[in-house]
Amino acid sequence: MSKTVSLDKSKIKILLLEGVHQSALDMFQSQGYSNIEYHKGSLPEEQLIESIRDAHFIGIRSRTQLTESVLAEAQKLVAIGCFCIGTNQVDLNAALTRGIAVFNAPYSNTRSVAELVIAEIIMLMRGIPEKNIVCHRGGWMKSADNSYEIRGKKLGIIGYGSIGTQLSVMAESMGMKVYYYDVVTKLPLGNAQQIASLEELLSKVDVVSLHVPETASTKNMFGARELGWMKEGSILINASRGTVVDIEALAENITSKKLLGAAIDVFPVEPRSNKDEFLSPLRGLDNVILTPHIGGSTMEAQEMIGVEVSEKLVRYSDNGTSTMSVNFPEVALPSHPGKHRLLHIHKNVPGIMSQINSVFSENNINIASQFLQTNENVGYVVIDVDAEYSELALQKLQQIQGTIKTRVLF
Ligand SMILES: NC(=O)c1ccc[n+]([C@@H]2O[C@H](COP(=O)([O-])OP(=O)(O)OC[C@H]3O[C@@H](n4cnc5c(N)ncnc54)[C@H](O)[C@@H]3O)[C@@H](O)[C@H]2O)c1
Ligand SMILES: O=C(O)CC[C@@H](O)C(=O)O
Repeated sequence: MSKTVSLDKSKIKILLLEGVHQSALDMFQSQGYSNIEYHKGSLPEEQLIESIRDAHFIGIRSRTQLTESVLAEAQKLVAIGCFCIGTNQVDLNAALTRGIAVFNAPYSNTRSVAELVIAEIIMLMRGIPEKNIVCHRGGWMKSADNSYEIRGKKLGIIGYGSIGTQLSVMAESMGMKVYYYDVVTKLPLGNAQQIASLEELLSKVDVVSLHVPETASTKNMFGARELGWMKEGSILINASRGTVVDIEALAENITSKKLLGAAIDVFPVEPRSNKDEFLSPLRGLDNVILTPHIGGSTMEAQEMIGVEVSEKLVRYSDNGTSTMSVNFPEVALPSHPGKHRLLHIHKNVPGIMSQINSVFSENNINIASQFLQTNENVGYVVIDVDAEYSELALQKLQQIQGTIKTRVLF
């Protein structure tokens, strides 16, 4: 049962993992949040459970898995901040049904990923990874064999969202002809062209770049069959999620020289920290660029993400605004000077709103403002009242069947 007093900020525990940027710490501290537990890496599950038990907010990147069983231990958790774009590492539904809002930074590292992909296309089309290694070993591989300009070449983008479209514009400005495949009909930017079938796209283009999220439909979407559809001598780039590509099948296609090269930033299993060994069948293969999931890791992006996500968490903590949440009913709230704000998260079942409103009519409590938003499963109602009534109202609200979580702000 929640307390009927607004929690003192110094008692609100914020758990930050995976070395989120200093800008996030600065933001929390500037807003009066001093109880911050900070870790540079992700935590093993047992330690994660220990630390999340008394946390009110958690900030993670892509490595920490917030599964149903971990969230079941997080009884005090109010919100999760994913300091990245992807939210596949969080069981969003398990969070929702526990009244935990999830936020991310949907655009802050988009440009960083697109820039890296452009660089990789050029490097791979010139065979630079191999030539670089040869030079470092004292050799000399001066040759134009298998070296091409990107001008006039065909780029196939799979997933024409924020990153895919950014890449499309940049590639076209460098003279590439862009085609894309997406499950949704998308407005083509510039002269790009949507292709209805994945097979047709793959058989047409010189470079394939994947920019889909990790979902049930994208897990293992790129295996031996899809690699087989690609042109001889083409290139594959994956900076989306490691589960999207069958790495063993890719290694075979590189070894057999069917593909000219690949750049892979994300892997089915990634080391938990920089101290752990990276294991992959792609290690040691010619003309393969391997990067440690750093597509979005630039100083600019990480700083922006730190500010963006911490601001969303602070706003939700301080005033209840949930806009831009990825799993939660979105409510934009004004400030509430002189009033106490009651936040009630409940199962979206028939009759619950009338029970909530009865609390106020039956107890003669005037509602200064009321805001409501629901999604299929959960409702989020915010009610501002005079200070002297908030304790009674909150106690009554907590007794309503279907209540998931309550808070009071003042
Ligand atoms: N390597 C990195 O460091 C890094 C950085 C940022 C994002 N990412 C990954 O990139 C992904 C894409 O980011 P975004 O911001 O462009 O996302 P987005 O949601 O804007 O775009 C994703 C696109 O993929 C499409 N899509 C979904 N399922 C598909 C399918 N089965 N086949 C074809 N298209 C499909 C969607 O319709 C959408 O247009 C993120 O979800 C994240 O996992 C990786
Ligand atoms: O910073 C990370 O760990 C993840 C980066 C990227 O994959 C994202 O989803 O934004």
